[in-house]
Amino acid sequence: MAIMDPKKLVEGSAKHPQPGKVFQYGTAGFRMKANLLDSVVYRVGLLAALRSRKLNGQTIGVMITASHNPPEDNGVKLVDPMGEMLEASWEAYATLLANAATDEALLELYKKLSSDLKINGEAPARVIFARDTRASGSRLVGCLIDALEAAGAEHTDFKLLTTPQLHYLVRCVNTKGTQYEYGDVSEQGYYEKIGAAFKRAMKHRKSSGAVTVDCANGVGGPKLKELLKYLPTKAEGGVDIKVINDDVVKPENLNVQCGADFVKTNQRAPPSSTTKPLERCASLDGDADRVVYYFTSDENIFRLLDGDRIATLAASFLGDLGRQSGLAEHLKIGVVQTAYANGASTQYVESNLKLPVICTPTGVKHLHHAATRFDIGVYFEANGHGTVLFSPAALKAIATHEPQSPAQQAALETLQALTELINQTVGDALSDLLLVEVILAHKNWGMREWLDTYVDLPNRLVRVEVRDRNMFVAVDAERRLESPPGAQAEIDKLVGRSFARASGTEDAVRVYAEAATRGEADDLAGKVANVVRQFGAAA
Ligand SMILES: CC(=O)N[C@H]1[C@@H](OP(=O)(O)O)O[C@H](CO)[C@@H](O)[C@@H]1O
Ligand SMILES: [Mg+2]
Repeated sequence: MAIMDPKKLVEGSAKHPQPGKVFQYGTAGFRMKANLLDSVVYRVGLLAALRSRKLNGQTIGVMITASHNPPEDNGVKLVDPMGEMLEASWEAYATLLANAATDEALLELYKKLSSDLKINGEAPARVIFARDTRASGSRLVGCLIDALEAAGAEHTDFKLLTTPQLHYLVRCVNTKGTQYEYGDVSEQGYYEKIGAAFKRAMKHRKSSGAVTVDCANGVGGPKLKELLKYLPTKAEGGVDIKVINDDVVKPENLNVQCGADFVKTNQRAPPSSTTKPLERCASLDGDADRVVYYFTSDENIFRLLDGDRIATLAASFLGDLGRQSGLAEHLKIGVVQTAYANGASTQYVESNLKLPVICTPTGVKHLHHAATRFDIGVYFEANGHGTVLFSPAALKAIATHEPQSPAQQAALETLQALTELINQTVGDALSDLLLVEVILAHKNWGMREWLDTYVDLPNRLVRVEVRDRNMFVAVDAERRLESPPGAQAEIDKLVGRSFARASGTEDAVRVYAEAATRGEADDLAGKVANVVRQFGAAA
């Protein structure tokens, strides 16, 4: 078994020197201008090897992507053995390694971490990795491989993948040959699994019309087109999926005037969109872990159906299936949101669907964790990142239940198909897209019916730049400011729901406001932003 080679580690590090910057592993791993990232990726590679050794050779994933960020950015993050985000306590080690000032200091830190964490240096280390379509991706893969070689880690390059595909593969590798086997360890295995599940979920159903999918000119484009080969055709009763913005030959077009983040942030369709009123549209982000839906109404008004809408749609459908299959008692469903979820969606889940809602801090790792508390945990961020988790007990109940009638049988089959269709490791735009399509087909709904389930409260999101965003410390799932002292009392004097929190990904404080009318929401956001400016300016 290979072990770390100190000489190689130092030489490799010298090829990718620390540029004299301070880095931090945040909500989305490390993310920045790609030309600053070489040393960071090298060091993340070392950490991946350490983490794998710590877990006795379980495979760790490394994804090189900057998601919805501009084409010149890139990023890197680690995936834990079951396909989850890196365990929080290890984020700090990633930060330490990234900031080691010299090649020798890096070697010393590697050794220190290895001994502090009681890592067996002779244990096997296994890492798999992939990247999105950014021009800088292949260079950064080179930095990663240098680190894995120096650390003596076995490694496999899965080339271009969506982020959720890599998460899927990590779980597949680590569950192979166990009773929890998640799927075949190949990109094709991913398509086969999802394709078969989709077919099963659509049995006896007809899709409700075409959907045009904007792929942000990112990796989701080619991967969705590949997935289509495994889905029933339109003639076979499948969904008519039109793929647009799938140009990955020119990576400079990535996320430019298109994609889920553009649509959500600007509350408008990509300018290139040519769809007609009421036509169903969806946008993925650059690494295909987010999806939002939208359409223009008869009155030519843009209507967004974001993560909150996907969550409410999924929760409502799963609730129906639980009742229809006779499993309701074994399938306690819950919804997990952040404070950015529209208040009307929360109200709809609690009052109409009569399901519990948990609010967590921003960042999918928090939502994911909270969702595991339910038999079926539906979690989505408003921006379209989310999934549905089935607990082991729920999976067992769904797999073994004896249906008492043909109606129960049909609902059970659909539930079984959904457990396979929905990516259990992380929010997955391709899987979520098909989930929405299945639900709309079952409910025989178009966009209008989906939208009409409830009316969103007018809201406003504002970004405020302050001297030091770390002054703003939020508590209670980020709904209240604990610091600076006195700021929350000022916000409490205003009418409507509003909160301010420091962004985890940008150097700014975000203010969210929601009120009965558009004007009141704008007014509230403006006033809270002023409170933030006032307290943020203080020494
Ligand atoms: C309001 C908002 O959309 N915040 C985003 C954004 O976090 P901030 O901490 O707000 O910058 O990026 C995160 C990572 O992609 C994502 O999880 C989150 O939803
Ligand atoms: Mg993304």
